[in-house]
Amino acid sequence: KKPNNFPPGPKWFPIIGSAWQLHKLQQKKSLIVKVSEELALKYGPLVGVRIGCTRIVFVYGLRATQEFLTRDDFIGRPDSIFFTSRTWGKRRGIIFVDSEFWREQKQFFLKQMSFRKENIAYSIEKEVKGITNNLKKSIEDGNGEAVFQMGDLFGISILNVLWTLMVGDEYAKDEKEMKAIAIIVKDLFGNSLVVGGLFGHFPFLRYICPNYCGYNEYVNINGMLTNFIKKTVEKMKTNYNSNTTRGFIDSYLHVLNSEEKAESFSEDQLVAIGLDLLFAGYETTSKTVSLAFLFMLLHPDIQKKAQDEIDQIVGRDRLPTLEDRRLLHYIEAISLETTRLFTGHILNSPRRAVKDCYFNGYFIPKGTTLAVNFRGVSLNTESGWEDPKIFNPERFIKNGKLTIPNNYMAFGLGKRRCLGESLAKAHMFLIFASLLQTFNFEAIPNDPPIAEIREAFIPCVRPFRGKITLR
Ligand code: HEM
Repeated sequence: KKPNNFPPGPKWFPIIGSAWQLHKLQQKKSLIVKVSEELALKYGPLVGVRIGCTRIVFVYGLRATQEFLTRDDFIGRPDSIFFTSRTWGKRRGIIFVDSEFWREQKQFFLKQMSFRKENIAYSIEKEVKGITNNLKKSIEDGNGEAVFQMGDLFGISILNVLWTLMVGDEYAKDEKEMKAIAIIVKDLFGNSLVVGGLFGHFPFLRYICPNYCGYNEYVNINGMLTNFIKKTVEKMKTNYNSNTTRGFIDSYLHVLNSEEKAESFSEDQLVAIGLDLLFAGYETTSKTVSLAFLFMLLHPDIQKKAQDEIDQIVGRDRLPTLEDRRLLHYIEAISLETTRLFTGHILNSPRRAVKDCYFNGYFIPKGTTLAVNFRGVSLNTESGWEDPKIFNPERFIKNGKLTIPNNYMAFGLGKRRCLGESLAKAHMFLIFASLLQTFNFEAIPNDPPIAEIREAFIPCVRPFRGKITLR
């Protein structure tokens, strides 16, 4: 039954709730972000629905989103078998846990990231150098030009950086294995729905039709990834040395081997953190980077402006480094603008109300799931963006200086803000700066990329090719 004063929305029917109306709308609008936007236009910034046994509130618009993301009342994560079936029936990892358990684990991870800042910078620089050299070689072999599927250029290097963060630089990475992981993570996204998958809302479906409702595939894909990470942890344990820290796995093993470790630390939890990093860090970063290059193909003037900035500040005699980030404002603005447009196409930040509370005058009972429709924040004039659908890095430059306005929230806000933000931004920066310093990127005549971003769990564009030449 709908609680009194719950946010307005489509009618709730017994058992299915509003699932039928959402399904009908989805047939019309095709995607859940558009469905939720249409509902917001009809009912307001908070829309209350029920899917199966889950009460869900969609949050839309700048003011409501800012309040939602930063209020401690909404700091929990939904608890359904969608989130537990990936980790042996228990809530594990960082993304889908909450309370003290989440706080301890997130804090530990962030501390390790900050200790390992230099190693991370080194590994990003090494990967970007690798891409640059490979491209140079392909251009040489291709008599001065190379044509590439742009989406395939960066994935493995992004995965390598995430993996190096876990295992360290000395650990030999098997390229075949990395490619296999990339495919598994991609499948995982193809199979995921942000607020919890069909079987998450109707748990009994996994007994009746485990294939149809996506349960079997979801559990299998997660199982492949967790097995891979588990095997790696086992391998690293065989030559573990308490005086050496190769990567995050060793830092975590140090804690597991210490007397005074908190209860939230366990080997399962270590594996689940690895799963979260691949899940949250890989497709997001690689899709954003390829989107930025799509914009470079479509806007040669912006590409030229970025190259001029690099020439002026770094020159051509040395490769850019992360130190240059403070001065390359236009490159940084390209990254901000791309992430704004990217997240503008997702429903994200699934949260759970941790106590009964009021939001925008409506009653939100403890346990309700809430999620943000980022279209309402990033792609809306009412949220303060002029021509929001146009790619325009200049919007982040005021009086020649990089300026990040309050309505930019591509990495979330508050305590549950993205844990990989600095890593993703550093990585994106160095890829743009290094590649634009060395190469020109052009659209293929008669086969230009299509700028339409497809909304999905992770937004994407149609695969596109680019012609690459030396500058
Ligand atoms: C362009 C790249 C990325 C974008 C746009 C992005 C965006 C986001 C957003 C919007 C959230 C949700 C915050 C919330 O619930 O309010 C999030 C959470 C998270 N992200 Fe990212 N992210 C990116 C890259 C990464 C990377 C590289 C990593 C890992 C190294 C990562 C790890 C995480 C984790 C673990 C969380 C959950 C944090 C928590 O629940 O406390 N992300 N990210």
